[in-house]
Amino acid sequence: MQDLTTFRTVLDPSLVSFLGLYHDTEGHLESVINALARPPSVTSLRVNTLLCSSDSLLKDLSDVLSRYKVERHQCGEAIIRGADIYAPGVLAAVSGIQAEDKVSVYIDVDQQVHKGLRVEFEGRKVFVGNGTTTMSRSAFYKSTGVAVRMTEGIYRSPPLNGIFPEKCYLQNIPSMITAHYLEAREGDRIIDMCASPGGKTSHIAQLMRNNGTIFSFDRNENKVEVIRQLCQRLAITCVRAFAMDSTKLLEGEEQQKWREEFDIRPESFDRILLDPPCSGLGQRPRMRESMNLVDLFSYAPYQRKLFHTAIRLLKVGGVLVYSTCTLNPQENEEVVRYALDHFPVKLVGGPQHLSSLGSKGLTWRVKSEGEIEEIMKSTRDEHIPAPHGSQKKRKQKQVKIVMSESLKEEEAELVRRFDPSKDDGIGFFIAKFVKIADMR
Ligand SMILES: C[S@@+](CC[C@H](N)C(=O)[O-])C[C@H]1O[C@@H](n2cnc3c(N)ncnc32)[C@H](O)[C@@H]1O
Repeated sequence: MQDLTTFRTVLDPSLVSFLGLYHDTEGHLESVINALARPPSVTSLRVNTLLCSSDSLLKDLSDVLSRYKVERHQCGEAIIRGADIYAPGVLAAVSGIQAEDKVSVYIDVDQQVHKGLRVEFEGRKVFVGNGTTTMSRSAFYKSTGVAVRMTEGIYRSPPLNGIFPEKCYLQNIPSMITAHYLEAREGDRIIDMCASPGGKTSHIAQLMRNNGTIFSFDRNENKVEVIRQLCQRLAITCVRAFAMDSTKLLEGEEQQKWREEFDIRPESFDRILLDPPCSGLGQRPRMRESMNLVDLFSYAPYQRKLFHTAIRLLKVGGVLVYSTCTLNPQENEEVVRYALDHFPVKLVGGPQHLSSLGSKGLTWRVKSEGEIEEIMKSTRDEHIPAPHGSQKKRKQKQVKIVMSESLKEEEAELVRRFDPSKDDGIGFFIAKFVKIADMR
């Protein structure tokens, strides 16, 4: 049986070196990387307060999930633990396993294992816990029932997708906090710039009691259909979802009629949420991350572009909330720095009752050019693996590392950073701005 503390997320070494530039404290980055390999110890559900109360949902959940621990917390989320491994999910097991044997369970991170393998798998694998088998090896491939009852698992949450689909929504806590940061009021006109699958859009709709208008955009029609279906399921009627490239909301003659019909004008929205595509480095559990520096560096320019359109659409005095689920300071504090330096905005804190959640943003010492040069050297001329299924090897592009200035101490106090190694949740970042002048 393996020790539960021995696994960690596998990251490209150049990524580790780059993130290390921002993490001064000895061992901090290491503990973040370790935390990423484990799921948070709580699973949270958001109650759909348009259709039920948290007390009634809690009662329903307690009845259905009687073998799990279900708790009410201040925002009404349910906390649930426990889960076993079903036979169809077992890909390989060494010969001779019988019922009631003690086993260690691994994930095949590169999806290379052949189903039915009888010897120990030699490829890359990540340990996820220990358990006891309920059947012999031969039954694994015939049964649909529980094959391994986990005794020391990190995956101890039951599958919650689809449970009371109208009454609740599976969502992590920092995402729930993001919608609260917007402090939407009934009657507001709001834009969610990057909205699919609709988790935050639907939460904002709940918080404004389904009264007002939320324009929810995403890039393609399929993704937008997901938002519409979610809203329908949760009985939300104040959302207008459209397939749009949000960087172009204010561009193009051909969209002029649409803009007029829905009154999409600069300086006209009360609240805007910008939850853009990001490198997702805060998501957990994450066994392996194949991204390299070139991939990592591609996000921030796009986020800044989206920010530009968002801020033009916001009215003076309006609120813009920016959020990501990544640890990368380039996509977090540096986007905030960019916004403060280029647009008429000021940073403000979130609602008082949430101010103790998360911690302040990073302020970092810009390292010497020599240290930065070292990291660049290690990524140059390096060949990186081909994307899955492709025969070709991609040549690593040269990467230019530019560390922009960090936030001032008082600015860092206003943004919220959720650290997987401290907060027992996903890595996340939230900043809230108020627009202070017209941009026309
Ligand atoms: C982080 S996800 C949004 C999650 C969503 N806010 C939620 O809480 O459910 C980012 C989304 O941005 C969308 N996206 C990317 N580029 C976009 C663009 N130019 N315009 C609109 N949506 C875009 C992606 O398709 C993706 O669904």
